[in-house]
Amino acid sequence: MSDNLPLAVTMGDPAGVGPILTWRAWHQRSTTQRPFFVIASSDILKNSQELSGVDGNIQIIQTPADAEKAFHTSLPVLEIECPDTKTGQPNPESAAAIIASIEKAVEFTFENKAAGVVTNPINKALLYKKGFKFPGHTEFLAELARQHTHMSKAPLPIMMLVGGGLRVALATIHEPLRKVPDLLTQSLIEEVSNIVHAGLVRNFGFSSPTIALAGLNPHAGEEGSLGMEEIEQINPAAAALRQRGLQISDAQPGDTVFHAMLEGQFDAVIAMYHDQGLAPLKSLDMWGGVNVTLGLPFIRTSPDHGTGYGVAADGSARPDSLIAAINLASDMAKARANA
Ligand SMILES: NC(=O)c1ccc[n+]([C@@H]2O[C@H](COP(=O)([O-])OP(=O)(O)OC[C@H]3O[C@@H](n4cnc5c(N)ncnc54)[C@H](O)[C@@H]3O)[C@@H](O)[C@H]2O)c1
Ligand SMILES: N[C@H](C(=O)O)[C@H](O)COP(=O)(O)O
Repeated sequence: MSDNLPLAVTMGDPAGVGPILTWRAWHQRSTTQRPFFVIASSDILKNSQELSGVDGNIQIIQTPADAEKAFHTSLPVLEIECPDTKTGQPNPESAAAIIASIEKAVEFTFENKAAGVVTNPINKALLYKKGFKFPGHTEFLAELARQHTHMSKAPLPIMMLVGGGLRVALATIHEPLRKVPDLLTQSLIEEVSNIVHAGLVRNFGFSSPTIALAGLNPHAGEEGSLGMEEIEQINPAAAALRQRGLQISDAQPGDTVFHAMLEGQFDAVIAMYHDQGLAPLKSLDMWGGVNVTLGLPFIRTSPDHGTGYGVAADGSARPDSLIAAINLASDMAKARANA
């Protein structure tokens, strides 16, 4: 359906790595790749161009349909206004533009003008100062999906990171560790698993993916002596899901389940909390990892690193993860079109 459309790349925090990485990702474009355009202030992009070391022009476009023609000779920019912001020096006044860029990108997917959204990193704490109420992109994008679909409730967005041979989804995302055990109900685990299963089929071309549930406690609870969540919530969820035809394991010890996936035993792991899943993945592949949001009506990917102000300011930021995010979003659009 959306296979010929360009990807919408958001500005992210203009003081962070986003503008430089966007230049570098464009510089490394191939003639066969799906075009992208960036929704950003052209002044910010011009100001970061020297640091990026990329020679080239910006072309201001009025609509995503203009991106394809522009992309091979110039960086296509859909202009939004943003106050002057120096690389490496976060400016809370840029919050409105950061948010507007995300909103516009999502709007284009609903108008069927963009194949998906690729987000540059944001600094959550900076946005909170200006009243942003969402823990991160993931939850904000779910709310935007709700608004566009006129649903009473936002869809449950699932964070999945892809890289280093792993696909790791999270049962809970931006939650304080103290709250996690209470959030891990059987119904949540079933809902998350269903979304991960559907996401793997729809976007990654699996017909019947094999999913591992990580345990919450050491040794997956050691038969209840180190915690009861595996016996009371995780394994009953797995049993119910298997009854409905999913290939999903009981709780696996969190210290070895990622290795088991690397050995080919699973197509994805569902981790119970943020750092259980993200620490192994970022350790294996900080520069090539991609953050994907499953459960939304549109495609969204992102680099797996943050705003990296230091490496933005000294120009050493690596574009690998943004390039991987652009390529993965394009592959996902292709898989959806072929489905
Ligand atoms: N997708 C996102 O929007 C996203 C993801 C993660 C963190 N964040 C935000 O980023 C901010 C900073 O978080 P952090 O310091 O924990 O993580 P970070 O990823 O920005 O930095 C971690 C380390 O990686 C380095 N680094 C980051 N990007 C790099 C790149 N492209 N090339 C080379 N080195 C790079 C940094 O210099 C630092 O040493 C926080 O406000 C956080 O909320 C946003
Ligand atoms: N949890 C992500 C990470 O640590 O990489 C990051 O904060 C991005 O979250 P959003 O995509 O929701 O902004």
